[in-house]
Amino acid sequence: MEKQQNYEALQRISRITAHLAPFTSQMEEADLLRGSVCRSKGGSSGFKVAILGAAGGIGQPLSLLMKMNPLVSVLHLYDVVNTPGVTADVSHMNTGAVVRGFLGQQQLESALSGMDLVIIPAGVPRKPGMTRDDLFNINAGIVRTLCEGISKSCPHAIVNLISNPVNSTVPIAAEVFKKMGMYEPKRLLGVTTLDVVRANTFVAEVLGLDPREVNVPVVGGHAGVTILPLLSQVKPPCSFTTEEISYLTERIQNGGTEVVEAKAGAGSATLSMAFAAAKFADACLRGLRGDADVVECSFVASEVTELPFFASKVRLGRMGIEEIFSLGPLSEFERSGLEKAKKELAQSIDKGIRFIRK
Ligand SMILES: NC(=O)C1=CN([C@@H]2O[C@H](COP(=O)(O)OP(=O)(O)OC[C@H]3O[C@@H](n4cnc5c(N)ncnc54)[C@H](O)[C@@H]3O)[C@@H](O)[C@H]2O)C=CC1
Ligand SMILES: O=C([O-])CC(=O)C(=O)O
Repeated sequence: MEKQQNYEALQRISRITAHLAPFTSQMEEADLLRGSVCRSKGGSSGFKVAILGAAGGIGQPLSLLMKMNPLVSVLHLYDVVNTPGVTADVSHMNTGAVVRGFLGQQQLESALSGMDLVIIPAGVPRKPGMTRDDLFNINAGIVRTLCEGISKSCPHAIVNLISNPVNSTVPIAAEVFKKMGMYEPKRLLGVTTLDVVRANTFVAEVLGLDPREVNVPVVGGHAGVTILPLLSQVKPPCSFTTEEISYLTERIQNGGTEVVEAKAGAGSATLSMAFAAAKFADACLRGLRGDADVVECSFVASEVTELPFFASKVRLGRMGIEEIFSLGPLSEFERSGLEKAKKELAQSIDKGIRFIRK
């Protein structure tokens, strides 16, 4: 009896798909087939998250990690290449989130529609000898297009911007949103978590501690001297020799370059970055859910210094950023680092703003 019913159902499906085959792509046909036999659509509660650049070096492991996040009910994977494969692969994981793939700019609107959180790792990475600013010419245009899409399809979503140079791409995103009349500064966050992740790891190595128990605030921006670890504010409280401070500061500031050189032309940090981005996205989702005391460092619109954007500790909540913490007492070494950081940051921020206003 059951066999007969299954056979009839398959006959019905093949009649439908045979009729539609000339008009649908292979991917749409497979979706239709699955839709006909699946009773549960899943994804009834939780947050909707889109990853733009999901097929890339960061995008793929980040897709995997977000599929594992129990706060995510719907996961949209968008890229200009290879999303059918990544989506098929990730969608087989038996975790709660429903995964859908979107390919090419004509599908950007559908990818973004109704999203609560949009994570952007789209863009080219560095090769040895390049600075992050050398990526500006290509990545600025990519970020502009994606942010225009966000303004149209999910203007109230939280945006986590990973694409480099972060010190310029966040101001670019802000200018695009302003131009579209949709700027919500509390919802635009540049992802600098990898600097904190690295700082925690390197400091733990020096102190002989478990890196999960160390917390180093890293402020300023996300390139070279703009990355300013506040070693005087490490938790648990500790002290360093002058030699340790200069070793740690330099290693944290050059962490990205260390990976770029080790990869020798095959890109920049992807796995540690996906880990950091997933950690930051999870904090944003816990904030949206209303959890208390969710605090992370991020590059945001700010009045902490005279610059319009600055990375510092922020409290995340239902509206995005709920509080931006002041820098607190700095050591002499950190005060001088802050002056260098601000000089470079001012130029990178201005470059981003001018790219849209020109
Ligand atoms: N904020 C941070 O701490 C970090 C930032 N990054 C930056 O993240 C970016 C991505 O790095 P990877 O994943 O290693 O590069 P990748 O080249 O492996 O991947 C980038 C992906 O973006 C896609 N893409 C290109 N144009 C697009 C568009 N218009 N719309 C949607 N997707 C598009 C590509 O097809 C590719 O799949 C780079 O700019 C890199 O510098 C990397 C590490 C750390
Ligand atoms: O260094 C790069 O180009 C990628 C990056 O931002 C990082 O690893 O911190």
